[in-house]
Amino acid sequence: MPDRSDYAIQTLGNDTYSKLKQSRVLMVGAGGIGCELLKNLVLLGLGEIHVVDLDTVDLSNLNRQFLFSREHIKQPKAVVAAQTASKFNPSVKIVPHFSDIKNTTLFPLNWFRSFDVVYNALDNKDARTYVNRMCLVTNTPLIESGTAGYLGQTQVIINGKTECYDCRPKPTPKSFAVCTIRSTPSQPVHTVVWAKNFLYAQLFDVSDEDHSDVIDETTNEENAEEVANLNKEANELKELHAGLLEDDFAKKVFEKVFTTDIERLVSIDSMWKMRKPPTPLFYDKLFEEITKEEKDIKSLAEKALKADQNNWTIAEAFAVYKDATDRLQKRIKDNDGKPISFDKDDEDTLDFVVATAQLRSYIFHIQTKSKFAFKQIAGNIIPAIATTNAVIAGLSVLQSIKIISALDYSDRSHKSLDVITDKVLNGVSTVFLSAEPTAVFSLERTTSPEPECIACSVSRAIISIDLNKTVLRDIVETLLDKNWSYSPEVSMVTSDLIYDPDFDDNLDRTLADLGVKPSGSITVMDEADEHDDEEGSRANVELYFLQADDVDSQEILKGFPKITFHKKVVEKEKTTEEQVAGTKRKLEDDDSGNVAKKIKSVNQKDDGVIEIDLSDDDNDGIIEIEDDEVVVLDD
Ligand SMILES: Nc1ncnc2c1ncn2[C@@H]1O[C@H](COP(=O)(O)OP(=O)(O)OP(=O)(O)O)[C@@H](O)[C@H]1O
Ligand SMILES: [Zn+2]
Repeated sequence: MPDRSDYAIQTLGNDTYSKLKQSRVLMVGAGGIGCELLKNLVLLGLGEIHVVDLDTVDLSNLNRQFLFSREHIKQPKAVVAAQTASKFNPSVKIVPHFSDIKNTTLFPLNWFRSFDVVYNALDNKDARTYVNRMCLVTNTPLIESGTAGYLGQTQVIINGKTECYDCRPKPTPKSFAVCTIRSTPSQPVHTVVWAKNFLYAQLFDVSDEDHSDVIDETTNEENAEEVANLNKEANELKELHAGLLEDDFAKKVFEKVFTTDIERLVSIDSMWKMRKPPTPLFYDKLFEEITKEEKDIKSLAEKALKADQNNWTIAEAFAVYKDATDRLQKRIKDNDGKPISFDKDDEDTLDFVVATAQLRSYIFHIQTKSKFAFKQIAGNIIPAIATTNAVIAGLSVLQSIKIISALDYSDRSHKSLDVITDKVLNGVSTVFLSAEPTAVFSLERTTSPEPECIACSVSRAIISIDLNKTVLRDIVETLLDKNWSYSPEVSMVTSDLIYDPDFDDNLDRTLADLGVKPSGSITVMDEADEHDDEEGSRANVELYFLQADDVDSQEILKGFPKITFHKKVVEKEKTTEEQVAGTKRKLEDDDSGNVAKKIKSVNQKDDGVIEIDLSDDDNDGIIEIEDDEVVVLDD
């Protein structure tokens, strides 16, 4: 009887297939790409697959994350994905982990080191950067992938051989000038940023004080007054927040932000010479109008919420505002005043943000949008396309087969990447998927690490010693000075500075006492210009530590092999072309809210301003790139 592996063996050959069967791989993220990827890996017949995801199944996942169904809502994604996928091929061992990948207690360095390949199926920059670094530290090949709408890409990352996730700068999240948000909103997105990052954050999520990531609060002469005003208004909101549990809370907030603040703005004549002044709204008047028509607020709100594809009238937006505020108030009251963070999938928070953004749109004569459309903006949602995820997951697996077939499985503890030769690398490419009819796929050869990359430019070592017995002096004198011929001119940091030539107080403290945990690291920064026969400063070295009991730590440090020290790169100014190339290449995908856009054309004008024509018409505008920051100027 034919075996299920026959076809795979025929296509891949015995050698590769047997390596796949022995492989131990890690998949981070069990969402849209993750579900597709896990299915592929299981059907391929890999040996052992670890799946990490920190989230639970949400109703909105079910349209594309096909390993989940209705009965799994609220259950850990990693666990359910493992259960469902193991039925496809019971011979594969799947180990789920319901946790954040950044948890170093659950996932220490030697755990990362135990995998042959890691697959990223994540949705945010932070976790991607972390896994990228762990893979560089532990010499583990990483297959990095991402999708946004119809766009997608997959990339093979090999420490020291290819560029890494951080080699090319990612586009800076789009931020908005404070005056646009506070005083002169002109697009629906401006009212949403105000409603979500300013109003909502100040009223219900006081823990979330930092709205600076989207509202650009850098002060200069022109906006100093605006920033001061914004802060003053925020303080007034804080005072209102103190009355959060009182009955007239909704009325007081409304009268401040939609009446008094607007009247104050209108009174600044100079602002409205070229623009139509905003129109304040009045709580009592609206309340009276609605109730006079014999409608109660709650049923009007319910009616509006059912019609989430329609633009609400002022009265409907008012009713939803009142209703959502009541709901949030009640939840906070029931929860001993615990703040509630905004989440696009939390209807109470979403309704408040949509209603207040709608009301502000009416006030500033901006075209209003439906709840559905506002939700996309507030959650920075680009529709996820199941097929894009499937194609990218398929390509990721194809790339990884080439890497696995080159790995040396005779000595898996050694983890040398020397076997990934140029010949192997020539066979893999970074693949881009686009919606262009002429070039659905485009391939790019892997390139060498970028010498200035913050992740690639450092050298690293993993040292197993007894953290409770080794003192900082052992590192400075035995490892750095005697063994690696550093001069005394070094600084060392963990999350704090622990040593520099003028600060030697910690020399006799143990590493454990200095807060270095197993899998933790110390960064060594060279301040000298030369070493023995080397010229120039060495680039930073990250020393990672694993706890080893009963070892002679001194002996280990004395004999620890000399690593390859990179040279410190003197920062060179990037040409605008390089910046544009960096900007153009990567998909934006991070959680701080970017929308992937395709660039139609790039034009540099005489004054250095670069005009980028984006395929998304709503967002056409002038983008100026200065100091690596992308600034979107008004259309
Ligand atoms: N630090 C992390 N550790 C573990 N898993 C993570 C981490 N960050 C993100 N993830 C997981 O990565 C997956 C990414 O999947 P996907 O892009 O499909 O997002 P989603 O949250 O499932 O869907 P959507 O954002 O579209 O509602 C999610 O399941 C998310 O929980
Ligand atoms: Zn890099």
